[in-house]
Amino acid sequence: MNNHSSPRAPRLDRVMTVANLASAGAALLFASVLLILLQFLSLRSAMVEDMRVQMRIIGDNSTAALMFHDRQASKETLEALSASPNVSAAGIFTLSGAPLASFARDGAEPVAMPAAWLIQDGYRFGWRELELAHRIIGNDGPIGVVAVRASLAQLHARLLGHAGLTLSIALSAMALAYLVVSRMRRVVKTAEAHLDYLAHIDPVTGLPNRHAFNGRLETALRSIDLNGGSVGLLLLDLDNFKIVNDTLGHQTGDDLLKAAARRLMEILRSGDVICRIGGDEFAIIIDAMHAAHGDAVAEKLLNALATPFEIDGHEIYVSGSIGISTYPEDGADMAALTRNADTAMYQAKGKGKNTFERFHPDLNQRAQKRMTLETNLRKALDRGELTLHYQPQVSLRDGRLVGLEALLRWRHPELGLVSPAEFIPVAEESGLIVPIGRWVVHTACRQVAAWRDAGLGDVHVCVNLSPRQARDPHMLHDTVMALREAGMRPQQLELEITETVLMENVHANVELLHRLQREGIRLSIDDFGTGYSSMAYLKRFPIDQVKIDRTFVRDIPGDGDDEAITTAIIAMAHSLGLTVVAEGVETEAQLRFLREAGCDTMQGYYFAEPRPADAIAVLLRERLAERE
Ligand SMILES: Nc1nc2c(ncn2[C@@H]2O[C@@H]3COP(=O)(O)O[C@H]4[C@@H](O)[C@H](n5cnc6c(=O)[nH]c(N)nc65)O[C@@H]4COP(=O)(O)O[C@H]3[C@H]2O)c(=O)[nH]1
Repeated sequence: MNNHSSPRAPRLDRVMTVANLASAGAALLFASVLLILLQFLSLRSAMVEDMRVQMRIIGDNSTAALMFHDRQASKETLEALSASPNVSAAGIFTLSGAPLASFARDGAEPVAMPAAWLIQDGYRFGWRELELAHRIIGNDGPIGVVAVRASLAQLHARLLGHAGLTLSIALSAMALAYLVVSRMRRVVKTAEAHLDYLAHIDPVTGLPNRHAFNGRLETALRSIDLNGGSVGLLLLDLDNFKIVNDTLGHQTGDDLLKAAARRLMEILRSGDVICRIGGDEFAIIIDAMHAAHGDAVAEKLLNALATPFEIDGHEIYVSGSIGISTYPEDGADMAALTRNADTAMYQAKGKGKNTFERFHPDLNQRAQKRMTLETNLRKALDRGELTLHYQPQVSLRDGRLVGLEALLRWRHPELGLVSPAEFIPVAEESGLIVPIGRWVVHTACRQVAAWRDAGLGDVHVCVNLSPRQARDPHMLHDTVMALREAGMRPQQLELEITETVLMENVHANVELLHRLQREGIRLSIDDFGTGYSSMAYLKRFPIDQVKIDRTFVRDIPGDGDDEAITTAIIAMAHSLGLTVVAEGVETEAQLRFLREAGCDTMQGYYFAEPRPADAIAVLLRERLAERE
């Protein structure tokens, strides 16, 4: 199984670091050169200034010697310059250019009378030497010239020293900067790697997350576009994971996910990729070679989950529902491929979970049909296409009508009568069930009030509550308002919640049911035996009644298992102080069996199918007559 990240393009940060260091180095070099130049200029002017001072002193001291052509005195004055190590030669000349005295260090050429321009400018720099000239002024004006030639060797040596120092400081600064930048880069790289990990890896399972999945799938599809072949996408959703999370806590939920991910990873091949793309959803990309074997892989994945998980001392059973789509056959791009695998996965869930489904275009047609239903359902309430039918519930002790279940009916002008089994799931998924459910409660309550006002007596009505309605924060208030408006006792209303809905969010539902119970509304569990079926859980909910699902009633008497289950449910419910209704009773034999098993109430075609309100009025009138 391949879960490593793909090789990345040359990292921008490396290029940036080199660029930063190079520009810092260039700036430092430029500054150093500038500094050396300044040093050179300042050394030069200091040298000129120093020599000029000395020449002025020589000149001042030589005035008398020049006037009296005293060569000896001039020579002695001149020799004072020998103390200056830069001076290689010097001379004193009369204005006519005749030398009066001269001085030259060993091997140095004596100076000649300077040219007029040099006397004018005062000095001239050569490569190795500095030549200077200074006019000697007597009482009546210039009387002679001092000329000096100074070596620049010492200036150059000092400059070299300065330059060396400046450059070594610059180089040390660069080295320090390099060290700091390298260290920073290492820190940034570690932080980057961590961020990268967080951005691509799911922290619970250690698998690539949805973000990484998109990248992997895109790469896989691109490779198919270039090289041909096919790629398989499997979306796996853990069935009932939410129940584990809600009942055993999030830590156990996380541990379960981790263990499930490990098992799934173990059975996949090295070229396959598995990612966790949602709470309890995994995506598996099967490489081109194995795409055709998607079904086999799906079976292997389901088998891997079949053995119960041992977590924190709990034995947990989970199954999976898998949808498969193949590229390029089932979708031209990533979005279509994923959407179709998702459609197939929902189909697998609808088929009863723990199974897989391959995508086929029919599924899309079904999705299309669903869309049409949804569009029409949105208008159904306003157009008055919804009505309620009521199915009587009868006491098994004396055969008297004890209540009615309100059941929705939708008659569409073109689609005809649409079964609730078909449109309720659509209403649920689209959220339309919230306004529709509100309408059902209000209509049922108003109908009960209408029967009462017509003198047909008080009646007890049951209304179905869907998962979405249970989560609606206004549901309780709406229901209480409906009861008040109708002037009904809260005990006349019973809300039916399926086991599956209850288990979907145990904590929130326990709270909701307690609040409903505090209002006096009765509660019953619908379709009991088809979901989590645990009496232990039942104890946690403040319910009044259990409704045995009609699938158990269907084959009794005769089917030993169903007989045993039905009898056990009735006995256990009674032991918890709950009454029991059996639904779907169609025959005399079923009725007899249920009565003997101690069941309290029955509902089914044997007594009456769901009927419109006016047909129910007839039954209520008969009930009144029987009483009298
Ligand atoms: N085979 C057989 N079936 C019988 C018999 N007696 C009654 N039934 C049918 O069993 C279903 C009982 O309703 P349910 O289990 O709550 O199941 C209901 C309920 O889950 C949902 N539903 C119906 N009305 C509403 C509603 O107002 N709100 C919500 N949330 N769901 C509703 O739609 C489901 C189907 O409703 P219906 O088609 O009316 O189907 C009804 C009823 O017509 C019988 O003897 N044999």
